[in-house]
Amino acid sequence: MILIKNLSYLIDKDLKVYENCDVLIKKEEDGIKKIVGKNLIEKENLNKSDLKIIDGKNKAGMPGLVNTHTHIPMTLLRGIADDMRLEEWLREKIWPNEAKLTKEDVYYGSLLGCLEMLRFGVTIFNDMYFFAEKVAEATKEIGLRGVISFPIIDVGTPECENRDKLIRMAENFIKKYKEDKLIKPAIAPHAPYTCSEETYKECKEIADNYGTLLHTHLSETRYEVVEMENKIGLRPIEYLEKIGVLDNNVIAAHCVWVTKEEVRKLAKHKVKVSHCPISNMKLASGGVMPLIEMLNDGVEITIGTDGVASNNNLDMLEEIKVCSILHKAHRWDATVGDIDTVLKMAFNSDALGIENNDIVLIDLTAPHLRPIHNIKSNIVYSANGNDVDTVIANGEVLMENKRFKCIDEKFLDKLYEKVDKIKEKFSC
Ligand SMILES: CSC[C@H]1O[C@@H](n2cnc3c(O)ncnc32)[C@H](O)[C@@H]1O
Ligand SMILES: [Zn+2]
Repeated sequence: MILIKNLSYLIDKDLKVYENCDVLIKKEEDGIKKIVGKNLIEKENLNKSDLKIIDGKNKAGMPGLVNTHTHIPMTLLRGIADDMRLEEWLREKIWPNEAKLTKEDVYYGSLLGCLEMLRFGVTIFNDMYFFAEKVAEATKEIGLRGVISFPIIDVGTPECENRDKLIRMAENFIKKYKEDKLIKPAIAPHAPYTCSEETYKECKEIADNYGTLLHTHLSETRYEVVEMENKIGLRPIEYLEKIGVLDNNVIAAHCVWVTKEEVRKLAKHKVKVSHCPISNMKLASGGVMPLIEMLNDGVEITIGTDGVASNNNLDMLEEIKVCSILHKAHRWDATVGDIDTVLKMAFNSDALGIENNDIVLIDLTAPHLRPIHNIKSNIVYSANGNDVDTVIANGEVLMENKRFKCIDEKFLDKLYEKVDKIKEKFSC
């Protein structure tokens, strides 16, 4: 059992704030149980020798951050191609370099990405990348929870060039991880411009049969939308609706270039949207995801960093601040993207079908986090990922006082050496 004693502030999933409390975390057969209260040792009659006690003084606790769209192994490509728009970035830089990736590379890139997320308080994520088994392996080693999607592209991936075979591999991947405690397998047709109607329909059938999510990129750039309108007379969301893919098991990343009519379609089919503001701005996807319209129509919106090659980190605290101020600037309205709205989006793991029972502690002993008029304000507008001090995920202490507990820290130097070696094969 873990006891956080004298926690200065606790923000719960419903964004209620408690002050000066203890939090008891128990890992039981049927899940994680949490008790919040004062003097829990006495009240719960706890034996100190059964407890891992964490000092909560000058710390703020909150649920684990949830990154709902990323490509974790792209840590390997950090800084390889900046200041380019999506189409050239993908075709000229990213895909040629990704073609050189081996499954071993993906494993090390995933370890690096999982440690980066853990360092920044992300405990649950939704990923799409080649060699998904390696992403899953690294995730389990670090102890995070993730929806790991097996990706499909019609022309093949570095893992396999044959689309039919990829679809069979995706099904086997789902079967392998279906009962896993930390990994939820899923399927990911990459985007409407890389996957045919047949591919989307087959992926949807697999997602329905196995009860998994279908993760895809959607309406990210104006170019994507215009190209599709020119080719088939439909916009990407209209097209996916027409072929029967839009549904409540779909998680769609980006959804930037979306009309009001399309927002209604997303709401009608209960599609979950992963909003990636930094990636969209950096790749100059143009436009801004219509947050207000989506919220007004009841679309479930979450937040993602996208991959490190377009962000260029996995810092979800940075992402929520940017999300908030982007929408204020865009709408000339300071009330948009308010603190509670962005925090709810960042803690939302329900969209992934995972319960967020994790706790992240922020160290409040830093000049930029004092004084504290409103703890939620300090977290959204003043803090960043480096302020994360301790992470308790799935009932385990994975990081304490900024030190990783899930690995022998001596391994970090080896990991950095490994990724420096992998880096040599890429060309800028
Ligand atoms: C099929 S594995 C994932 C695939 O997606 C590429 N990717 C990364 N970021 C984006 C983005 O913003 N839009 C579209 N595709 C993206 C990644 O490099 C992999 O090739
Ligand atoms: Zn992406």
